[in-house]
Amino acid sequence: MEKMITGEQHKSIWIFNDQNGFILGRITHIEPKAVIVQLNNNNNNQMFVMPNTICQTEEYDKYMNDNNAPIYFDEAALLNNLHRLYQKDQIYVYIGDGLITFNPYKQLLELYSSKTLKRYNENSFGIIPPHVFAIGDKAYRNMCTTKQNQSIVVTGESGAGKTESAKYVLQYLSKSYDACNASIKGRLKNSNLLLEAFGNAKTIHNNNSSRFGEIMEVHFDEEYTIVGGNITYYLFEKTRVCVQSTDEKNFHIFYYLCVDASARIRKSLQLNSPDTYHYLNQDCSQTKQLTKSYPQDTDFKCEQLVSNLELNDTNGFIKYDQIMNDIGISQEDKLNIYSILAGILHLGNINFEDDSESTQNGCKIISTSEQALIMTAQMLHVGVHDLRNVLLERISMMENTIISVPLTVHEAEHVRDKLAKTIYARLFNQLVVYVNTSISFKSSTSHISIIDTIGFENCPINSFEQICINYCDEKIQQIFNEHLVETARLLFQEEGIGLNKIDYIDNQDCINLFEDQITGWFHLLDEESNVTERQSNQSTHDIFHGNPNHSMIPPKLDLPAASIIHHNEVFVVEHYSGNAVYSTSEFIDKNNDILLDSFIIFVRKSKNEFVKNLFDEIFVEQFKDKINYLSVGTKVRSEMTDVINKVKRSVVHFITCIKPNVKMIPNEFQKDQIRSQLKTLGFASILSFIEEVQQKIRKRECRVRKAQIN
Ligand SMILES: Nc1ncnc2c1ncn2[C@@H]1O[C@H](COP(=O)(O)OP(=O)(O)OP(=O)(O)O)[C@@H](O)[C@H]1O
Repeated sequence: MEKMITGEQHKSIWIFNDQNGFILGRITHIEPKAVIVQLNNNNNNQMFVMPNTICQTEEYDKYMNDNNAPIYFDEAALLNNLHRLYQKDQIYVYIGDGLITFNPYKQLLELYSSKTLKRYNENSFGIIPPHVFAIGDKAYRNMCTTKQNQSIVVTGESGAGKTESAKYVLQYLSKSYDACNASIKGRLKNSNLLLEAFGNAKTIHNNNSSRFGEIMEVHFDEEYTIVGGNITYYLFEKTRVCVQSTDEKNFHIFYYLCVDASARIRKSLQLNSPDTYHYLNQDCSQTKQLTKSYPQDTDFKCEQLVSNLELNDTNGFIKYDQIMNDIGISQEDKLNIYSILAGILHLGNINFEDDSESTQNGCKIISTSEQALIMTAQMLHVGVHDLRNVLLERISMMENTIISVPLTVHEAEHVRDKLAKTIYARLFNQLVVYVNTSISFKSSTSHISIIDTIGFENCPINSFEQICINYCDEKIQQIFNEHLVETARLLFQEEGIGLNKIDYIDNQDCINLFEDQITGWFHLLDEESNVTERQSNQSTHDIFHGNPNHSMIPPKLDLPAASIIHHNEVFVVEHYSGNAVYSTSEFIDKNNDILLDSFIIFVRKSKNEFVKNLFDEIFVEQFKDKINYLSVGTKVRSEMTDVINKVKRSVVHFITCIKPNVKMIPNEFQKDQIRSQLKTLGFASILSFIEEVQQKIRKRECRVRKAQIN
């Protein structure tokens, strides 16, 4: 967009500099092609700048809650405004009709008190300062007046505060509109807490990171009082059960059980310290946690905040045990759940070695793992012999003959981990069933969905899990874009300005790259499931070559020197939020995720009904139906289609969470970190809309004035 320099001399302006972000200065001289600016720094340096690096500012020492209000509204004004608000612990601002939240990294109790909640109850949107409660209130009022379902979509990077925001919306709704049924309020809250214990984990970005996407529906009756809820989830990260990256941990519940369960329970489950389990001690076990417990990518403001954010493994169990009681899980089922968790931990401690007596490169369980084998069998209520067989052999049927093929050490480890992951994922699913039963309702007239999304993930080298997450993120972003266009259209209409072509970052090309019926990545991956990964990777590159939108670019990468990944095993996708490098390693296997028949037979042989029912008939049928079998990629796509359809059928509200670098030296806020998050989240487009509207208004006012003078 063309910059207008209306600045007379001595006017305050922002200039952009790659190193320092936006710096405040004063115009001392305007030349035909450049402007001389004196910087407001200690040395009062002067510099020549090009007009297009200047952002105008008028009242830079004032701040406003509503970002639509400043006279000069550009990136610098926005960032400056956000910075000033943040310094005053004002973590909420509106841009357009959406809410932006900044993680305060500290408890702001008054911000969420009953008094505050009441104020938002009593005032319509926009009358009092921006707040997450106001979004809940807006959705509620909208639902009551339009009788349409509402969706509140919460987006942002990991650790930015999505789950916290979602919880505050839920708190607002349940405290405000649940007068008759106090128990539902408690159950809704407990449902979230319980799923956090089983589905959240410490990552390098967040000590309490949700490892699944969640849609929490809050249902209302014809009087618009809450009657219950329903939770669905997508993309549960089950691989975390077996493998965690450096400085990350397994799901919280494992540590609570090992550290905090009563001595009686731990004895009955034969549990020791987390350090003794392979699935818990890979890099960040309990003992190390005491010194290394805060997110690596965040500089905290002070020591006190570090402790605020620490997750204490030593006071979790009793709380969650009580929540399970409150939700209606019987004592017997609770013990079954603990037994399965212990079984998974013991299973992870089973190790293998080559069997010199095997003629087919088979392996055996090492003698020091025999105890773990016995414990696992005991916890899952299966025979030791059956467990040994399922881990060491692949059984298949061929023309009515049972064939047994011994597994290598690597294959046996793979089977062990797959068994652990599958059982845990089924257990998580069962917990969602419990939770939904506890918040179930007979009938409802409308609902508000709170969608706690999984944000874009970009590691140095990404895997199948990240590509699925990032595909979902693209789909959510597309909804955001569509919403943005609609907002802009209304804004233009309100101002009586003709609608030009709306210029925004359209990510349809990238989505096509995944979804195209013939050349789409999901389809291709399913097609390739019978060929080797190397061939699949080649096909991935073929997509790129045939693809005019260049969303997939060839791998010309500077891979880390120690990387064992070859160039021909990686590809790059240009996401709206940046380029992500993916390694095709294990893509096919992770996409197929076929459960061996022997697994099903094995678990179904358990003498414990709870364990047996984890692999219930519907679930088993899906796996038996080899023809209609859905790959993981196809399931992700269909889950996401459901989410998007739900959102599209409702009125949508956006909450965008930002994670500031809390070092917060002046201007720091305005540097790349926040800029890139805003850009990533699509605000570049909002800014340009608002700027365009304002320019048009200014031009129109000029014309009106001129006409009046004439
Ligand atoms: N409004 C807030 N008030 C106080 N603390 C907050 C707030 N928002 C976020 N935090 C702090 O930041 C942490 C991370 O927030 P949260 O778990 O909501 O992030 P997230 O975006 O959901 O991350 P992920 O995608 O990894 O699940 C919280 O545990 C909390 O300590």
